[in-house]
Amino acid sequence: MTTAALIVAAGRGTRAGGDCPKQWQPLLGRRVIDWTLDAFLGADGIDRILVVLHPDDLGQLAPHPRITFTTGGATRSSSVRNGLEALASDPPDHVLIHDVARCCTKSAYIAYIAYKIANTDLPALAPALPVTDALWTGAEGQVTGTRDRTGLYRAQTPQAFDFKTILAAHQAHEGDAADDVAVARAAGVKVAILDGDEDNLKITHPHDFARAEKILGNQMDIRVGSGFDVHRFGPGDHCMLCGVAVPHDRGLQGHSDADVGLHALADAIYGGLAQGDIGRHFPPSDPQWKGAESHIFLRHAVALASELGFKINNIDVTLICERPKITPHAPAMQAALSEITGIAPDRISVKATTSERLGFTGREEGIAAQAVVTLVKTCA
Ligand SMILES: Nc1ccn([C@@H]2O[C@H](COP(=O)(O)OP(=O)(O)OP(=O)(O)O)[C@@H](O)[C@H]2O)c(=O)n1
Ligand SMILES: C[C@](O)(CO)[C@H](O)COP(=O)(O)O
Repeated sequence: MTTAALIVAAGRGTRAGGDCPKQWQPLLGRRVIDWTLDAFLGADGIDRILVVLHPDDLGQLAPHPRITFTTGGATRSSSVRNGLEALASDPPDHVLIHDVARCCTKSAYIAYIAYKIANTDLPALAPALPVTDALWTGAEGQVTGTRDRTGLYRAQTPQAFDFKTILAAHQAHEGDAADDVAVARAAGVKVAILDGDEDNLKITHPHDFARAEKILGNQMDIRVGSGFDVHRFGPGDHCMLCGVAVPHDRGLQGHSDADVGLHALADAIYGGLAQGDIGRHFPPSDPQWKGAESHIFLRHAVALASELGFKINNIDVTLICERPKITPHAPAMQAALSEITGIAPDRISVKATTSERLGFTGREEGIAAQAVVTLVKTCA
């Protein structure tokens, strides 16, 4: 059994306003579409993802091994149909059709719907919430009547279908439709209702961005980690600092290459993850780490963060010394940290201070470093 996700993202988002269609607008530091895709990438039971894009937007998404793209049409229905026809060259058994604008959908919820469609004889099922508010008709700011809400539902996506059934229904359908349940029903297909999720909102109007931020913000695990390290000076002609060999009339001493900046940073990551410190993962008593290049430790900490589901949001390292002067080397250090961690340079800060000739750093007996990182995990 295979299940594909078809995410329609070819709309222009006219009601949401803004400088670009809503799926490309920022939401908590990422684009709306990135939240939607991450939810599907993290959902069990989804084998592959097809994103339907407007022809003007092709190239806006980086290639991904589990994601393919096709172009949409002038209406939502035509975009879905294009997507279904693109999937038909290697047809899945089931398909979940979803609006990109529903970016708060949780991975666990997607997995639940994928499980339901794969384990039922029904050709279609879709989430919805019963209408709980009173219903009125209105005109020119006045209530003109009331309506019975019994049996009324607010439809959501992802809507799940037997693939061949929904493909045939779309191919037989003329014109637009509110959703794929409407297309399926027009073809005589029975659709079961699943419990919807109040947080599964669709960004439609400008105020929906703030609502989505609130929902996603509550789903996030945000950690701050701090690290501190010191190495003493000894003989040598350079110091390794934040991955860069900085010429100096002395070197730093240590079991490894004594890169005090990388050590503080690795410890900040381990600290944020509550995973001990560098000494726990790379014991100084273990001879294999003698003289080791410290990027090995930092790469390990970064990989551990990723394994535990965290993204490193930003890094701030402070080196504390009188000499060597750090500022001329700070751009190279920022680039080295970016290469080692895979984080964009504009999220990495390397700065330095003296200790006003006070203490061991002031007496030039050694260099100290402190680092702060933020780690973010979306809890789906
Ligand atoms: N021609 C279209 C129109 C809509 N959609 C997608 O269908 C979903 C639901 O549509 P809606 O919320 O109405 O999005 P827009 O059409 O972008 O918004 P608007 O109607 O405000 O322009 C969105 O994910 C949208 O990208 C699409 O793929 N192709
Ligand atoms: C499919 C849908 O999300 C179900 O609620 C909705 O109908 C699509 O949005 P639109 O605003 O009607 O285009």
